[in-house]
Amino acid sequence: MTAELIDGKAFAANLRERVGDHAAAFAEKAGRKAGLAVVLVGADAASEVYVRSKGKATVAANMESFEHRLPADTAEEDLIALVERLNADPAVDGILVQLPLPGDLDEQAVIAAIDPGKDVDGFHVESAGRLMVGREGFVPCTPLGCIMLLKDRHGDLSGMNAVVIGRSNIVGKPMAQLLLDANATVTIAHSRTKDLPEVVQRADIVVAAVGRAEMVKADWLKPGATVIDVGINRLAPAEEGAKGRLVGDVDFEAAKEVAGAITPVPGGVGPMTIAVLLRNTLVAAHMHEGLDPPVGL
Ligand SMILES: Nc1nc2c(c(=O)[nH]1)N[C@@H](CN(C=O)c1ccc(C(=O)N[C@@H](CCC(=O)O)C(=O)O)cc1)CN2
Repeated sequence: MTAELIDGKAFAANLRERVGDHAAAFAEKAGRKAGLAVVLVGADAASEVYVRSKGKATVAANMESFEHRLPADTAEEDLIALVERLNADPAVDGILVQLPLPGDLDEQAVIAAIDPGKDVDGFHVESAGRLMVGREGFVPCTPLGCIMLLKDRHGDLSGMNAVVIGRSNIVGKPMAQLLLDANATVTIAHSRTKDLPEVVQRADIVVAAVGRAEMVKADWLKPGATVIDVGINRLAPAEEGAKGRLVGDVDFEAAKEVAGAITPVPGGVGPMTIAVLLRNTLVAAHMHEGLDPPVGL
């Protein structure tokens, strides 16, 4: 069988358009645009691309983009001082510090400085805690994007067996919680999991978020399973000067012959991250103006 492709790129484009419409309505009502501040420290090439894409997508969605670029040798206290200025700025609804941070900068300390009401990345411990206990709060963009794709495909995830491979704070753990909230039966697998292929074999839903190129093999999958590939790994280029091919954590070519549905890389989960970020920023803006958040986003 050949799996159905889950087109995250198209889903994300549609979400961005709907956010843009709601953002235009917000600007009318509030007399200002919603604003997103993105902080980039250093010059990591991939981060540069993501930050540029976020800025463009924000403006295209009728919101204000504020970009702050700092040198790689920025002191932690200076970075935190910038975050605090953004916390106090009424034009800024969402604050995002692009990760990874260079050098010895302590990501947790920097994220902790963000006002939880502007934590549109959902990385603050308060946001993590709120997700864990089922209270309203910002949910990290990538896992929220994944659950949107899963609900779009399956509707009800109740009773499905889901395996999340990877236990990071920004993808694996929140992903598992979202699946649990959707009444799936959830297993979190990781580097110490014994007999990973056997664990994956039981899953109706597999979310791969390990950061290892093509690690999940086709013969691990239950036929018909839905596979969400969060990995973005660049293979070494075949020739000098060329760009290496981008692959996920799943051996896509073989897996698509076994799975029922699968996200490609690129064009699957990745584009959802920025679309959900815009959605979270617009929700934050509504909260800051005392308005009800838009329905159905
Ligand atoms: N503060 C944050 N830092 C990082 C996050 C995040 O959500 N918040 N996530 C990633 C990077 N990221 C956004 O920041 C991101 C990654 C990938 C994509 C994407 O659309 N990928 C494309 C492929 C792009 C390419 O060709 O390289 C795809 O999968 O189709 C968007 C955003 C780490 N840091």
